Parts: sequence; structure tokens; C-alpha cells
Amino acid sequence: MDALKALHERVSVPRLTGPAPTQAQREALFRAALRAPDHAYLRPWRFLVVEGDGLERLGELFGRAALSDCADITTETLARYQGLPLRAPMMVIAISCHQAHPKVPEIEQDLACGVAVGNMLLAAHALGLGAVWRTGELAYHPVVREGLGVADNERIIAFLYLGQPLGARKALPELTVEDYFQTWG
Ligand SMILES: Cc1cc2nc3c(=O)[nH]c(=O)nc-3n(C[C@H](O)[C@H](O)[C@H](O)COP(=O)(O)O)c2cc1C
Repeated sequence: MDALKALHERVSVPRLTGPAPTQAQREALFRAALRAPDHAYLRPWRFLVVEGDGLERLGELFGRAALSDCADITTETLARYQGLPLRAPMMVIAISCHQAHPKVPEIEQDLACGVAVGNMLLAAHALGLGAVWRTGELAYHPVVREGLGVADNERIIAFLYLGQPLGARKALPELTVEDYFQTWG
């Protein structure tokens, strides 16, 4: 797919099904991530690929996080948390890894990791896959951080859900360039 077409037409796809991306598709997705702009070439990121039984284990971790906040949640609520990762056949957890650098503050390292996620969203669209970037409270939850081995100098930037689009893609939102871009000076 033409790069501009992908940029102009990508939409998030929350309803996903299997199969998970092939090895060739993963290679394309992950190489796109690693082309994110990166001040001082710190490569301030790492990515956890979760699929199969790993998704079940991640759901258990989400459930433990929910229980740690409220020990008497209903079984329905617990099941909802446990089922969150099962909404796609594969998830990529993007983690920014902050490195001390005199010219590159943490926010720039988070942004670089975020662009890597954006690149994967675009690559997924170009490949005919569906993808959606999620975070929510669980991305910042200490139980989830510990269970995933997220260090003190790291931050979960995205739970990127990937798979085959289920149903029609949503319509593109109508945005007017002039509403957001003004000439200055
Ligand atoms: C940092 C970040 C976190 C997000 N977290 C969530 C989330 O937890 N749940 C959700 O439904 N959408 C979340 N979104 C928004 C969706 O990924 C998506 O961008 C939004 O629904 C707009 O759809 P579009 O990408 O098709 O324009 C997040 C987006 C970003 C950039």
C-alpha cells in the first residue's frame, strides 16, 4: 500500500480475531517500529509479544491487579479483567526505557516509543491487519508493572492489540486541516 494512503486512511480496529500476524507480517511490523525517530539513537524501548497461553496469563495478571484494588469485586468484573487480553490473537506491549542523557529528557524517550507504536499501527493497516492502541489504568498499575517485569526507569506506553479485522472498518472521521494548522509569524 502507498505510504500516504496508509497515513490518510488508517483507523483503529477494536474488534479483532485470529489468526495472529504471520512471521513475515511481524517482521514488517517490528521493523516499522524500529524506524521511529529517536533522539541520540538511545533506542529507548522494548516490546513484549504476547499470544496464545501468554494472553491467558496476562488476563490473570490483570485480574490480580483488579483484586489488589478491591478484594470483593464480583466474579463478573474479575472475568471482564481476565478477558481483556483475549480481545485479539496477539498483543505487543510497548515499554519505554528511560536512559539518563543530558539532551534527551524522559518525555522525548516516551515520544520515540509512542512513534514506534504509531508506526506499527500504520504498518498493520498497510498489511491489511487490524490494530488498536490501548492503555487504561492497567498500563500504570503497580501489579501489572511488576508482573511484566517493568523496571523503575520504564513505562508501559501501549498495549497494542493486533489481529484480523472483524467486520467493516469504521468510517474515517472528517477533520479540517485549517482547524488545527495555523500560520505563525
Ligand atoms: C496513548 C493512547 C492510549 C489509548 N488508550 C486507549 C484505551 O485504553 N482504550 C481505548 O478505547 N482507546 C484508547 N486509545 C485511543 C484509540 O487507540 C484510538 O486512537 C481512538 O479510538 C481513535 O480511533 P482512530 O485511531 O481510528 O482515529 C488510546 C490512544 C492513545 C494514543
